[in-house]
Amino acid sequence: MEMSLKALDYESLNENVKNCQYAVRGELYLRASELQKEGKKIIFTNVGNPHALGQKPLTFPRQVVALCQAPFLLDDPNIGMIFPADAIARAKHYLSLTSGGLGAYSDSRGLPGVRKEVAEFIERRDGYPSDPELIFLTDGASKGVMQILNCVIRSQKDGILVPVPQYPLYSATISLLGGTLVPYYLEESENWGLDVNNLRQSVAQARSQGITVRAMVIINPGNPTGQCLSEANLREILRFCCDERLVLLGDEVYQQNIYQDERPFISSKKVLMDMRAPISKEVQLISFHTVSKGYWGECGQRGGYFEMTNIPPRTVEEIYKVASIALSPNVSAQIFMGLMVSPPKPGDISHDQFVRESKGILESLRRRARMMTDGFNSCKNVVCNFTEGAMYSFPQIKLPSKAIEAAKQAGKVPDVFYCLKLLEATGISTVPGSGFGQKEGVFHLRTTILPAEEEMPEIMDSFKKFNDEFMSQYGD
Ligand SMILES: Cc1ncc(COP(=O)(O)O)c(CN[C@@H]2CONC2=O)c1O
Repeated sequence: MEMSLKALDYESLNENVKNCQYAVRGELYLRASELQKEGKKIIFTNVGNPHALGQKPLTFPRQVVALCQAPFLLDDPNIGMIFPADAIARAKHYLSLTSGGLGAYSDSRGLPGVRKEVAEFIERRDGYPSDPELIFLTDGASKGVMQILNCVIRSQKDGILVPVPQYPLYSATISLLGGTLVPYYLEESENWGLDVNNLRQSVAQARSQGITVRAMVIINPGNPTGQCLSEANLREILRFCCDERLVLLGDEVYQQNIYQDERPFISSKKVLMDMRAPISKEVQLISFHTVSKGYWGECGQRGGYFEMTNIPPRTVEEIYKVASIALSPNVSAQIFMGLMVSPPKPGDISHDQFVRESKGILESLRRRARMMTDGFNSCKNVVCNFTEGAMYSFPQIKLPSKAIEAAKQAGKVPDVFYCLKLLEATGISTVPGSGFGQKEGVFHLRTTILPAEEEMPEIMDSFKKFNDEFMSQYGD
C-alpha cells in the first residue's frame, strides 16, 4: 500500500502538518465564507484585520512607501504639489538604504538602516541600549515566532509553556515542529491574571512526564484575553524563567493597543534591565513586534521584528543562517516598520496629521472596547472582562445543559455550536473559545473590537437579541 501513495497524497503527508490546527481561520470562518458567497451579509469579526473592517491606513506611511515603490515620481517637477516634503525626504532616505530599490533583496536580517531605527525606538521606549545586530526584521511577527520556535524545539520531548487561552500561532507552530505545548492557565476571575504558582505546577507536571520545558511564551497585551501584564507580574515571570532556565518569548505586538490607564504597556526588556545583574544578564529574551496591529493595522504588508537579549553570538549566527534560506524579508514592509518606529516628529510637516489620525483611531478603539464589553455584560448568561489591551473581546458564554446536549447531538463542541447558531442568525463571524483553549466545561467566543464604531450598537443589539433568544430556547 505504501508504494502506491504519492508524496502529497493526504495519507502520506507529514503527520505534524495534519495534526496542527489554526482556529482563527477554522470551521466558523469557512462557514461564514460559504454564507457570504450565498449572499448573506457577514461581519467578519474573527480576524484582527483592521483595514478589512474599514479602518483607513495612516496617510504618511502610504505616501512614503508609494514614492519608494514608484521612484520615478520623485523626478516629476510637480511632485511637491502632491506629496509633503517630509514624505519625499523619507522616501529618498529609505531608497538610499536599499541595494537597488524595493525590488532588490535586502540582507536576510533586514536593512541595517531600518534595524538601526528599531534599536533607537527600543532605546527611547525602555531607556536601555539596543543593538541593531540583535534585531532581525521578519515577514510579520508570525515568521519571527516560527523561526525562534524552530530553534528551540528539538523533539516531542521539548515543551513550550504557553498561556491558555492562547493565540493559536503558538499551538499550531509547536505542533508543526513536533514539540509539546505545556499549558499554563490564565485566571479569568482575576481578569486573566497570571499566577506564577500555576507555572510551577505546569512545569512540574510536564517534567513528571519526561518533558524538558525549554521556553515560555507571554502575550502582552493578551490575545484573545486582552489583559495587560503588570510590572510586578513581569518581574515574577522573569525571575521564574531565570530560576527554571527558560527562554522567554515576549509577544508584544499589541503594545500600542492600550485602553486603560492603570496598567500601561511596559516591555519585558525594560523590566529585565530594571532588575539589574545577575538576572538582567542571565535571562534569554526574544521580543516580537509588528506593523499589523496598534493604530497601524497594516496586516497585509507583512512587517515585523524580533529583538534578541542575552543570546550567545553563535546562536545569533545560526538564526541568521536559517533566515538566509528565505533570502530577504519583504522590503516594503521593512520601510513600514521603519516608519512605525520613527514616525513624523513635532515640527515635521506631516506631524499634526499623523497625530490626529493615529490618536483618532486609538481613542475610537478604546470607546469600542468599552461598548463591546458593556454590550456583552448586558446579555443573559454572558460575562466579559474588559479589554484592557489588544483588539479582542472574549466573553464567557454560560451555556445551559440543554444547549450542551444539543451540541453533542449535532456532533459539535458546545461553543462551536453556539457560534454557528450566532453566525446563521446574525452574520456575526466569531471564533469559538475552544480554538484558543479554555478550562474544561467553560465556554467563550472571541470577537474583535474592530467593527466600525457607528455600527457597534447595532451589532451588539443583534448579538443580544440572538443570545437572549438562544438562552430562552435552551434554558434549564
Ligand atoms: C499575539 C499575536 N502575535 C502575532 C500575531 C501575528 O502578527 P503578524 O501579522 O505580524 O504576523 C498576531 C496576529 N493576530 C491574529 C491575526 O488576526 N487575528 C489574530 O488573532 C497575534 O495576535
